[in-house]
Amino acid sequence: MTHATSAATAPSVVEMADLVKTFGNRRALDGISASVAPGEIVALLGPNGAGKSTLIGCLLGFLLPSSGSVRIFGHEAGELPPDIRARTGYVPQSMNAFSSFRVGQLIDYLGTFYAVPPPPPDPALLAWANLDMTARVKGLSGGQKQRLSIVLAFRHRPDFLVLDEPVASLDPQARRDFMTLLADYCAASQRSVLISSHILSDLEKVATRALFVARGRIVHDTPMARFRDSIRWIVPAEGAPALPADLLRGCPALKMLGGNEATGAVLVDGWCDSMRGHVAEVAEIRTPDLEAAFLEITR
Ligand SMILES: Nc1ncnc2c1ncn2[C@@H]1O[C@H](COP(=O)(O)OP(=O)(O)OP(=O)(O)O)[C@@H](O)[C@H]1O
Repeated sequence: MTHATSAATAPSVVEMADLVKTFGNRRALDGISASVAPGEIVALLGPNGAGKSTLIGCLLGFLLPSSGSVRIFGHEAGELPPDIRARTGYVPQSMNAFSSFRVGQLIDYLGTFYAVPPPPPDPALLAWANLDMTARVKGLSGGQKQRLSIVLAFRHRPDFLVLDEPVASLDPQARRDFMTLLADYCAASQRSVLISSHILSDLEKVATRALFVARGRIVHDTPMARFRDSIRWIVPAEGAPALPADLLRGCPALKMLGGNEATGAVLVDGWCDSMRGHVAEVAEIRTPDLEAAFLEITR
């Protein structure tokens, strides 16, 4: 499938507006507004209990929002028509169903549920999964089940994929190769992905955007290109115990994302190298990786 319009002008694949989900008196999602554009690989990042799986449940229509809305390809997530549902794919955290099937049987069987029978699984993905088609699902290891669930989700070449911790059980080589396959899959046809994972070094390589979630809210939403260019640690220089109070006021474009009381360092967004002269005397500029920024932003 091709799209003539660019990601900047094309309609959103996903649109979430002031999404709230409560369980009893627990507010798991507390007003989430975000979108996913065609071609984006969005990393959904947050500590345990932040609300990632709840958000994914609302997206896929497993959970009914308490208020607000989620639209996928312009349709309310809980009421997707079959042709729109067929454009989405999902890799769950774990796969416990269909345990008596053999791998090949299951791939064929699930193919019969589509209105238009899907093509056979992509040979490159099958080679990556390296599964014995005659093995029973219940006899697969955790990582092999995860590989199978990825093969099944990609089977019908969906335009929008939701991956909930898809690589937690994969070995490092399989994870690395999968991330390359995922990036190629999206780049080829402007397909979109929302991927939740705690392995941030993987996401750093393929994500085009990062959504940081904490306590049911989006605490930061940034394209990865901006993350690389403009999120920096400003660390007090040797011998300078703290940054001058007016430092950030001198660079009004800077937004403070966090700080380390012990070292006096601050994490900022909006950095550009022309500011270097302003702080050179008192501070050193360091580039954080995604994990370091995550720890600070979701604290
Ligand atoms: N069915 C439920 N009933 C009650 N509370 C729930 C339910 N599902 C989730 N919660 C609560 O909602 C909050 C968000 O949970 P959620 O599973 O979405 O977090 P998460 O970010 O996916 O966490 P993890 O990284 O551990 O998978 C948590 O406080 C959790 O206890």
